[in-house]
Amino acid sequence: MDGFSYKQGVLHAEGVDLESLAEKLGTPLFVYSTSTLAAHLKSMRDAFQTIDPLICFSVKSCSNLSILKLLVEQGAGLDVVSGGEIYRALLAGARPETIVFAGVGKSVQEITYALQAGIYQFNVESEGELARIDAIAAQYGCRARVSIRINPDVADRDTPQKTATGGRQTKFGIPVTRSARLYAPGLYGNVDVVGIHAHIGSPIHDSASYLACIDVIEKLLDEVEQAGATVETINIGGGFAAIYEASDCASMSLQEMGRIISQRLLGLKARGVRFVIEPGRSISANAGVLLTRVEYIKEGWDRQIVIVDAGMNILLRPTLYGAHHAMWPIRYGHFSGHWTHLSTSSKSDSHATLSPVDVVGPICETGDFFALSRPLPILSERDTLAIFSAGAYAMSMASQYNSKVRPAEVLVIGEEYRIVRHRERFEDLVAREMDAIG
Ligand SMILES: Cc1ncc(COP(=O)(O)O)c(C=O)c1O
Ligand SMILES: N[C@H](CCC[C@H](N)C(=O)O)C(=O)O
Repeated sequence: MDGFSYKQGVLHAEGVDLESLAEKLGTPLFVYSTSTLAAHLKSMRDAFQTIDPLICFSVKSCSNLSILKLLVEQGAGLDVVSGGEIYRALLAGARPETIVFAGVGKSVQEITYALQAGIYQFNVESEGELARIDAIAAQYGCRARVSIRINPDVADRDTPQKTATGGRQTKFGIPVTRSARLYAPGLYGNVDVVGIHAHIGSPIHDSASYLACIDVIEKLLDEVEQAGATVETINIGGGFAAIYEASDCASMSLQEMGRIISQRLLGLKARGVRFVIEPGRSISANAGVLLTRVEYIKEGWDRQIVIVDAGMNILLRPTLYGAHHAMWPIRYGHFSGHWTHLSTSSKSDSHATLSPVDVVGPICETGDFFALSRPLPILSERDTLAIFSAGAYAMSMASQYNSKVRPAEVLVIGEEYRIVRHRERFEDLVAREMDAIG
């Protein structure tokens, strides 16, 4: 459960009234809940407690410095995919030996930066990358610790095609059948190949695909150990699901997933390996909402179109993946309760008050929508909507397309809040171009 509930008709983040907050700080606005972030990290730790993994929060899901700092202070390591994310991780106070670095296209500059920072491990995605890391490590007289990201050819049935990464048709990892020989001791002068990494995509709603992937990992482990190599770490990636709509509450719980996966991995723990997991959305998605105000409501040919002040530049997921995000006005009658109880409560209020609308943004793209034909209570101009589950892959994927400034981010702690990223200004849009116009 997360920290976003209605109290007498007004949505609150923990103890903060979001109607007043939106009034004060303006919209669009991201609001995150500290207690939810901390509780989700703890649930992750509890779910996997028997194997005690290093939990590396996936920075790309939510990269705000204050949020990273909060998670690092609560004991999280970080999973990064770029030099920029390493920079963020270090600023947030992460210890280098808790940082793992994935990504199919690591540049010379990024590898050099990671080596100089002394990160824990590179999750290597190609033989070319291995050779490149080896050469750079030799140049700087250091050693690199590497996990091979295998492509296990495991495709989760329910993961959307664009976010499935474990199948053979995707660009990710090294085919497992080509991986074993990379563990041969002494193959590289300055690289120690010490780990097996896999990440099969996200979101993944039950344990079956993880178990299929672990079967592949175990076979590889057997093969490389028989050939005389030592494997120190096994990293099963992230992908654990979040709640995007009430029906997701019925999916396998994180506790259950963790228990089943850990039980399967326990046998490998006895072989002396340490585990790593890389959760992103399962920690951050439900820890954030996006508040957006209705600018206009217009009658289309055959439907009502609600135009809000946030667009696909701020929350790309519906456009890019057809992703579903629950949304609801932040003031709703006298309703009290968690947002996942809303649809039921509205039916019992009066079904007739719901009417299907398209909720769209101001960006000049047909694909700029948050919901099509979505039944919502009757809205008026200047109403504010909360778009739920917007703590992951929302602000971190936001852009300035159409020269729109990116919104502010606020972190709520109990009855208090802090602005943890200021709303951009027009000057921010052009700052890197000004010197060229003289
Ligand atoms: C290598 C890797 N690890 C972890 C994650 C985190 O996935 P999720 O946010 O679904 O947990 C991703 C997804 O972006 C990833 O590519
Ligand atoms: N890179 C991730 C998927 C990111 C999807 C994210 N951008 C979203 O909005 O859902 C993965 O490999 O599983």
